[in-house]
Formats: sequence, structure tokens, C-alpha cells
Amino acid sequence: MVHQPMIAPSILSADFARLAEEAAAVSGADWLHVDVMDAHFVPNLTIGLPVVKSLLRATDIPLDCHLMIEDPDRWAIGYAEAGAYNVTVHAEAAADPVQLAKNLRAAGAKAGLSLKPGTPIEPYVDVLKHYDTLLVMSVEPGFGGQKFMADVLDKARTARRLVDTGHLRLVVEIDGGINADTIEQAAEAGVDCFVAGSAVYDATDPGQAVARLRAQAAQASPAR
Ligand SMILES: O=C(CO)[C@@H](O)[C@H](O)COP(=O)(O)O
Repeated sequence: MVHQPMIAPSILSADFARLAEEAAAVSGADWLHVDVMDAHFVPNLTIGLPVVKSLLRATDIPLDCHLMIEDPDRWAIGYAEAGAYNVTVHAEAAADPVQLAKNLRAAGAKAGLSLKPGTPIEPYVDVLKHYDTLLVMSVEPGFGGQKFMADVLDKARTARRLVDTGHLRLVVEIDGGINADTIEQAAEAGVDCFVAGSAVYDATDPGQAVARLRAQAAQASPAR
């Protein structure tokens, strides 16, 4: 079967003063990736729940909220209750990731767990049974426009194998440095969903960039 890859443009590279228009420019995207940063878990500060609530009114694209924050056990639930489609927390920050996933699902969201480049997947396999999405970071979280770290592809391959053998039921997502030069390697490793910030929003036509990235990933994805 031909695999249909998903593309999630990251609004971190969009014009924050025109977020509704920037969302409309990628209306063919599968998810809109929203990077919430608190200047503690990562050395950058972006947006929070009020902006997410406004975006939810401005677009029909499902919001994929990536919380790069401390104490997600306390704050993530608000994003789920507001109507975000997928709420991703960091394994390195969550105190009780299993309970957190249960709370997110109970509030109606998909639950996502993210791993920084240096965080292995193996200690989290049992935890991931409670999650819907695994976000493999292919840059150190905090900023857009960084260089893709190909080393993390082993983690994506491990996740793919665990899904294909029925041990996990997860969307395997990758984030950081995804562009026309890197998306094929990630697709070959078995990634389902590709976050792309600068490759989409620095393009003259962001909608076309989404379509091109999706076509490239589809070509490179193993049949499954
Ligand atoms: O979470 C992050 C960065 O921490 C990402 O979502 C970036 O926004 C991706 O940007 P590009 O690397 O695609 O430019």
C-alpha cells in the first residue's frame, strides 16, 4: 500500500502578526504545528494558550501543539480542553507521563510524547503505549532553521519497527531541519508525519512547498 505522509508546517517560522493568513496559506496541510516555548525548558519564548485559542477560531487545520515547557503535567491539559487536536509534551519534562497521557485523552486530545535528540526511546517504550504520537526531535528544541541531525533516524527506525510489529500504535513524527534535502531520509526511516517550519514559510508559495514535501516523502516512504 502506498503510504500517505502527513505534513505539519510549523508556525514558528510564520509571521506572528498574520497567523490567520499564514494558516490559510497552508490549508492543504494535515496538521498545523504550534511551538509553545517557555524560556525555561528551552532558551526561547514564543506563544501560549491565548494565541492557540485564537488560532483554533481562525483555522480548521487540526492543531498539533508541541509544548516545550516545564511542568507540562500542570499546563498541557489546557491545550487539550481548548480543542487542540494533538498535544505533545516532552518526556524530559513530564513528572508522570502516563497519567498526563490519560488526562490529555480524557480531555479529547491525542497525546504526544517528544524526545530531544539525546534522549533514547528504549526507557519510554512502556510509557509510549499510552500515547498516540511520538515526536522525534531532529534538532535541539528551541529555534527554527537549524541543521537536521541524521543521528536521530535510528530512533525513528526503532519506533517504526515497534509500530509495525504491533508493540506500539503511534504516529511517528519528526521535527527539525526537515526540507527538500532531508525529508527523504526521514521518510525512508519510517516517519509518518513531517514538521517543517522554514522549508514551508520561507518558500515563495507555502502551500506549494507543503505539496512538494508530501510528494517527496510519499516517493521515499516504504510501502506499509
Ligand atoms: O520545535 C521546533 C524547534 O524547536 C520546530 O518545530 C521548528 O519550528 C522547526 O523549524 P525548521 O527546522 O523546520 O525550520
